Amino acid sequence: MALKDKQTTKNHNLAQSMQHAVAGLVTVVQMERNMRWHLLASLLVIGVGWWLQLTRSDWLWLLLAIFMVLQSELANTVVENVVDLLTTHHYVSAAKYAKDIAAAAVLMAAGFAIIVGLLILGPHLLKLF
Ligand SMILES: Nc1ncnc2c1ncn2[C@@H]1O[C@H](COP(=O)(O)OP(=O)(O)OP(=O)(O)O)[C@@H](O)[C@H]1O
Repeated sequence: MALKDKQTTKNHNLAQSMQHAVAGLVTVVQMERNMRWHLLASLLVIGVGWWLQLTRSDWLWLLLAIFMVLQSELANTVVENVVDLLTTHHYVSAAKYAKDIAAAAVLMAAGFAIIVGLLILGPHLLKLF
């Protein structure tokens, strides 16, 4: 992806740092299909939680689970990009380990999110049927 911003020096102020952080978020959403799925699932869960009028502690668990998934996907994308930069897409065993382990971190976070979602939303939803 061609970027207009070719800065390689340190950021000069907080506003510039924030601008690059937001650009990173936009980039990961544009580049990573899995991130778009995570965001869609997160919005769905937040919508259901709002509809069910969850308690504050329920929200804390749900938001923790959501942010863990999003954070691990961000870290996974960092690993993928650094590995691609270093290997220039040639097969390297350490590259495979790094990418697979980073993907495992996302899997762990997603598993945690599913458990939290079932524990918190499950009883509410069961009552409706
Ligand atoms: N340079 C490499 N050397 C060895 N194996 C690699 C290399 N690049 C990728 N792989 C293997 O291919 C898999 C897919 O790599 P790829 O970079 O396409 O990830 P991805 O499809 O973007 O991952 P995700 O599904 O998390 O978005 C990795 O999990 C790894 O097992």
